[in-house]
Amino acid sequence: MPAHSTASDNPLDRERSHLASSRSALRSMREDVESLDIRDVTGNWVNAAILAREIDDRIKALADLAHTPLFFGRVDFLHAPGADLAEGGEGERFYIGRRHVHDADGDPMVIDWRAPVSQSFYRASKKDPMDIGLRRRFGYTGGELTAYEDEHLTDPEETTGASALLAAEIERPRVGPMRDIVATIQPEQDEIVRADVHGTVCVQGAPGTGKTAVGLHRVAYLLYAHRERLARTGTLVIGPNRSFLQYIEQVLPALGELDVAQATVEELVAHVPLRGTDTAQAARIKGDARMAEVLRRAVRSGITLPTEGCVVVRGSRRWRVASYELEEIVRELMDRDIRYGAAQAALPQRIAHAVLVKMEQGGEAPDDRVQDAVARTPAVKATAKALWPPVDPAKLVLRLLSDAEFLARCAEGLLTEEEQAAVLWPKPGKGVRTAPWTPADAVLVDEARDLVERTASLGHVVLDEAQDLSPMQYRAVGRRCTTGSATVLGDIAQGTTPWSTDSWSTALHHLGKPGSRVEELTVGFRVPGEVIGYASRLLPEIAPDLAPATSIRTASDTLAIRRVDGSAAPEDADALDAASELAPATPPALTEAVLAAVGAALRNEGSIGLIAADARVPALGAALTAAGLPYLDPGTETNAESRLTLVPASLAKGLEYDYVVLDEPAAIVDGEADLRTGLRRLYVCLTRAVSGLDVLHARPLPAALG
Ligand SMILES: Nc1ncnc2c1ncn2[C@@H]1O[C@H](COP(=O)(O)OP(=O)(O)OP(=O)(O)O)[C@@H](O)[C@H]1O
Repeated sequence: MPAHSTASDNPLDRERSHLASSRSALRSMREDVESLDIRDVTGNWVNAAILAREIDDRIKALADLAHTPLFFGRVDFLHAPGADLAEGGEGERFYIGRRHVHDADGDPMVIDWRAPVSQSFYRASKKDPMDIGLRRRFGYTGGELTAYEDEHLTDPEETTGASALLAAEIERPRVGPMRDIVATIQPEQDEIVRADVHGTVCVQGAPGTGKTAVGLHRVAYLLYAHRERLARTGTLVIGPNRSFLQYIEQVLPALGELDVAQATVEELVAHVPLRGTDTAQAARIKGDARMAEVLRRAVRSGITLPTEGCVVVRGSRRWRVASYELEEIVRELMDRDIRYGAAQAALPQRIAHAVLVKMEQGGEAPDDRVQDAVARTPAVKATAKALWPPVDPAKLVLRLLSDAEFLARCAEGLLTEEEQAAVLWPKPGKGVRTAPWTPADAVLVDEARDLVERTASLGHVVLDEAQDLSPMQYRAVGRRCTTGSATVLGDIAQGTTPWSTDSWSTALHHLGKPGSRVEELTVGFRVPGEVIGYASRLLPEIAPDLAPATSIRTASDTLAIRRVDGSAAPEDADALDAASELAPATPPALTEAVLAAVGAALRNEGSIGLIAADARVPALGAALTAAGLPYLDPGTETNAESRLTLVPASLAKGLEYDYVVLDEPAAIVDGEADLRTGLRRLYVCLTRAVSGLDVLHARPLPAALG
């Protein structure tokens, strides 16, 4: 593309003119697709319908979204890429954007951010300029190109500080769902986004280092680089709960990817209706990897060695497979590494084959059809069923959790008596539909199902907030990507389940991807330096091996910690639940101060999160309503009119707000079963704010924060 193509000397004008011509080229591309006449090329209506849908999708993909910049960057190569940096090679200029746009001659006007040539836009540095003379980033205001920022990577004189456009992008007030970060992916993030599809990558990263953003962009990248393969095998993003998934669900569609499934782990294993809850101890044992062996034994517990032979009558002759021969067949199937159900299906054929051999020895010449017919005879079917009975996974787990004697047999040498007692349901389950299934039980059923029949594997799975999974849950996720790969994202310091992982190598082992590479992201984008510094004081107690995150933003006055005095008379007693009745009562002055802080925060632009211990939420909700401050639940998207969300601490993970008002930290810590988990929960809550955090407390703060 020629470097000088317009009359104006003002670079901004020239860039605007390229934007205008790219837009009109995009329009032409769209019109071309719209005018396609498919009548001649489709032989039948099925083809026509499929093609029409594809064309429809393509038209949608080519829509010019007024508020999404068509390109956000530009790179000027010193030489033509691929010309082996030859002396005199002509440099080329590329505009980088969300999608590919070409002109009438097919020459590129905008390059997709995922194309190989775009990689240098993200990765080039002064140290390694990657043959780039100029990198330009564009700033937009309401769809208008209004600014640009240049870096001359090969100019030793030029010094560049932090990018103002990047800071502005991060601080741009947010309402609505999570945004994409294509324009500002950082080099260490890009390494993960573009990592090879065959490898599993695990990312440990402090709050706000972009793990979720990186995981989602990685899916978009992989779909671009391996479209056919992944369209066939499927991709899945797993998040901790529905409100989190709702928050992130727009990112991939905004990047043009509409076909990525999203689910929670609970939804993946939803084979039985959940009716019960476990104690922490029971859940921990049920989530322990030893349960996999307990279940393997349970599934195979019905296999019986024969005591008598099997007799097949064909015409006037009788054929007998002796009991020792049947035993050989059963033992051989038991030793083979195949699913229980596959072996069950193979057994009648094996018995029939033994009959066939005898027929041949007896002078007959049976063919394959005879073997099938023999396999279907009642005698063979009955023998096979007795030796290798069918297993219904849910019924099997129901029995395991209801029948102490059966559990003892399967768990011998694996679980102690005390552990077995903890695992059993208080009352035996009567039927699959009515049993007191807990979330951890559903994972067991999933494991049992997989022992019977192999779970289908996807091409790629992104597992977010992975630190909270139990070993059995890792296994459930792992079997959904046995033939594919995974991106595992998490933060050990944010683990808040009784079974949360302390080591990524253990987690990867349970996932079935041992030895995968573990990367660490340490630069925080969300949380201002002052705030992350304060929250990091908890790290020695909650994750001593982790280094504190740094922040790319160092603004001051982002953190306020205020003690509220007041009499400890309980407020609205109806709103207090049993747990909080045991805790010190909350002075009304605290609630008043919180309402005032929320009111002040609302005077800023952007979203506001009021985060509080779950037990405090009803009282605070009532107080907000009484004060005429409408609020949303975390699962509901904020908008320009409703910018305030009341967030129970248990749902804060993964979410973020421009301004956070944090109510009574001590109550958040008390809401968890033990101090370390409580402090971890508080760490999550302290790290949700982009522009300002206001902490209000009446009770003493945890020692590290005091
Ligand atoms: N390169 C980037 N450019 C601009 N914004 C970024 C970049 N990386 C991350 N962000 C922003 O920082 C915020 C935090 O990112 P994200 O939620 O992905 O972090 P996280 O590591 O998953 O955090 P948590 O551990 O709290 O779940 C988001 O608003 C995201 O858009």
